[in-house]
Amino acid sequence: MAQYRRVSGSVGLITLQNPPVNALSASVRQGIVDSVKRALGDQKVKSVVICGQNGVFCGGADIREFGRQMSGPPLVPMIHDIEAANKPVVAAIEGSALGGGLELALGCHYRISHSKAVVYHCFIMTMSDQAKLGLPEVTLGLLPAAGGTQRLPRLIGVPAALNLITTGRHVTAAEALQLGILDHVTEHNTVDVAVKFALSVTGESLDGRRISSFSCAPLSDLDSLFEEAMLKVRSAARGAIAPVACVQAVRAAATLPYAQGMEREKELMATLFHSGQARALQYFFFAQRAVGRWSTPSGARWDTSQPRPVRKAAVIGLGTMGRGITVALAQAGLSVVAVETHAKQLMEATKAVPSMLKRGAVRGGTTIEPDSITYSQNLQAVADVDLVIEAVFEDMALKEKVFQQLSIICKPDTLLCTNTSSLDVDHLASQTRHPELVVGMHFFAPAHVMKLLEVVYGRRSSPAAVATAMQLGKKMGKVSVAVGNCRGFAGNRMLKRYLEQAFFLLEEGATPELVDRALEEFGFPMGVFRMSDLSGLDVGWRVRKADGLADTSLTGTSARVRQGCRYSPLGDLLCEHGRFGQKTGRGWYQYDKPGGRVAKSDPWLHNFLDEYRARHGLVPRCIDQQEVLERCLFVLINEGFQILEEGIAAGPEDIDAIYVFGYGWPRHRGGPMFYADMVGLERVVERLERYHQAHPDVPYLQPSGLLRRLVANGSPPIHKWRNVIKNRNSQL
Ligand SMILES: C/C=C(\C)C(=O)SCCNC(=O)CCNC(=O)[C@H](O)C(C)(C)COP(=O)(O)OP(=O)(O)OC[C@H]1O[C@@H](n2cnc3c(N)ncnc32)[C@H](O)[C@@H]1OP(=O)(O)O
Repeated sequence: MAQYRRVSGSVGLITLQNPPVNALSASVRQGIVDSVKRALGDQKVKSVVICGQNGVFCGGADIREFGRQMSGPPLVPMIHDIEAANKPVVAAIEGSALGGGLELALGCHYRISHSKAVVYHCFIMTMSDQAKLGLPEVTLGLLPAAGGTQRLPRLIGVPAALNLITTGRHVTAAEALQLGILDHVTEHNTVDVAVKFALSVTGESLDGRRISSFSCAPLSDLDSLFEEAMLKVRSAARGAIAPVACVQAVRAAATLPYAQGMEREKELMATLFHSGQARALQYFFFAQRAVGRWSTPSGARWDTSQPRPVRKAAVIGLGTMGRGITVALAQAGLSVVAVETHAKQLMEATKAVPSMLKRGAVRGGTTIEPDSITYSQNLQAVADVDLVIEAVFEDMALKEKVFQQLSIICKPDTLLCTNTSSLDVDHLASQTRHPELVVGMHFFAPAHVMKLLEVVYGRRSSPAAVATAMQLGKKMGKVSVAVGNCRGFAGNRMLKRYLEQAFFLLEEGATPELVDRALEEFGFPMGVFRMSDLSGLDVGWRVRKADGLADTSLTGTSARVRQGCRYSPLGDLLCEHGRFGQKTGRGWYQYDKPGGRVAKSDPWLHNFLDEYRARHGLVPRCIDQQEVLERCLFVLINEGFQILEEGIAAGPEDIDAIYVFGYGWPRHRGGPMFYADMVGLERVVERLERYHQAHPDVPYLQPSGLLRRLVANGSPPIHKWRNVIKNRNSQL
């Protein structure tokens, strides 16, 4: 699938044709090989241009082919033959040139791309509508193994190539020009410009145009440069192996002749290609796209539901969450009414929000319309908005009142959303005149930074309301995941089980340090206790108090039992000691001052745990990292299966996206449900059963019905789980 034709008399034009992104599938590669052969064999053709159909050069290798038997011509010799051609070959890059797409362009003798300068503001100019280039293979657990690790450093130097290859970041055409990846950018039709350019270089020597013949620009202290790069990559990678292999491959470019460098690239790729991490990352690539194709048990779907236009939105409550949401809405180009009834809080927000916007603009190289936000102390200011996001204090009585008022003040078709993290969306909907227009939009702190948005549909939410919230989330740059209404929705409901197990492990003899180390070595950016100190122990305490759980006056066996199940009051006790975490300088760890960031082991806490265990007759035992991981993660996974069983999440991809984007689950492990698939469902069942036997007072250690059914069905791979879930639901 590559079209070949002769244009302007002597230019062979090769157009990649594989919608939507012209990925280099076997047939595209065959098409390129055949077309190049034709162009080079045609005496009338003096130069060649390679471009992509529909304004996209090429999104790289076809990722769907990776798990299968490879067929068709391989990329490396194909690109080698292009570079070795005796007629100039020009890459005309529109849209994207990523991965193998950029490697193909690096094999060409010239690269021209599209870039359009747009002046938004008298002082700041931003570039938009321009091509994106990059080598994102590392994000798929791979390295650019079609010569990318060897050609890019030779073209732009080792430091810049290391940065691009180890992060996988995409650069704009403007930056690519600056870096030296591109020879030329144009605001006009890229293919037309490339054809004219190809005509102009006809017959010129290609000696200085073949990147593989370049040497890397010499650097004074190569060893320390690579040592530093390796340290940086290892600390950011959280156990991911591909970034490390990328550094090793670039080192080969800097120290070896091209042919040997290519051998090293191949060798390193061989270790990555079949790794579990590559499988996980490639699964996750498709999973994060699959969540956009949402559905609900009532039959509403992404492709049959029409979102409503949202131009003006309101945020109610300008605490930390409300401010972040206001910033995210403004950054998405909406006009925002920001309401806060407390004068002091409003005053603070009017200062904080613009400075958050300014910082975001500097980071993203964009500008914000300064008057896109209006502030008010009066709820009446939301009368004409299309959508409201309520972000007041997490208190049902207060939220009920806000929804009752909004229902009167707003236009009848205004969508009313709540940012509650666990309260009942159906109940809030029942406070309004149009419950079908109520959904949850559960943002994660900081709301203008975190990628995850849980869109919570209630029993009566209309398909249009869900579609609107999903689309708005996407416009705000979020990964929006549709989930049903239940306590804690998907993410926090699973988290609750994970936290409880961590507390139980402390009771049984573990320390916060041991538990956190196991989780951090697994790949979480922070263990559960360090995370709890960061977010504040008082948050959960308030919820447990409201639920009547946090009663520390209970003694004897009843101190550690609630509703017939095991309960640990450890978090409640710490809060009673005023240990709320970083904000008070004491929590599960100690900090040098309130607000301090560096967690240090705290002898007080260890004594406290010893006394607590003695008081409750708990004999501490040795707990290893494996038990920490199995207890904390398998119970979270089990709850995930329960959530799938109940239809709260439509598929495992939804849960995995929630955990990677909202809870720091390491992406190279694919998400909790993918991890269960990797570990083996039978093993997960066996371990859960074992732990349940040891702890019969923890009922949710029993494997969920769906998990058992999947095992009974021969443990199908994750992409087939939906069939088992569907069969079950169709029997109901
Ligand atoms: C060795 C390895 C080598 C040589 C490689 O090249 S590995 C591949 C490296 N390339 C990438 O990682 C690029 C992946 N794609 C993207 O980043 C984006 O798709 C895009 C920037 C190219 C376009 O973005 P956008 O316009 O938002 O479109 P989507 O991301 O939604 O994609 C549309 C559908 O195309 C599927 N897709 C995209 N890229 C590939 C690919 N390289 N191989 C196979 N399929 C691809 C994507 O999954 C979407 O389909 P659905 O999942 O929605 O069905």
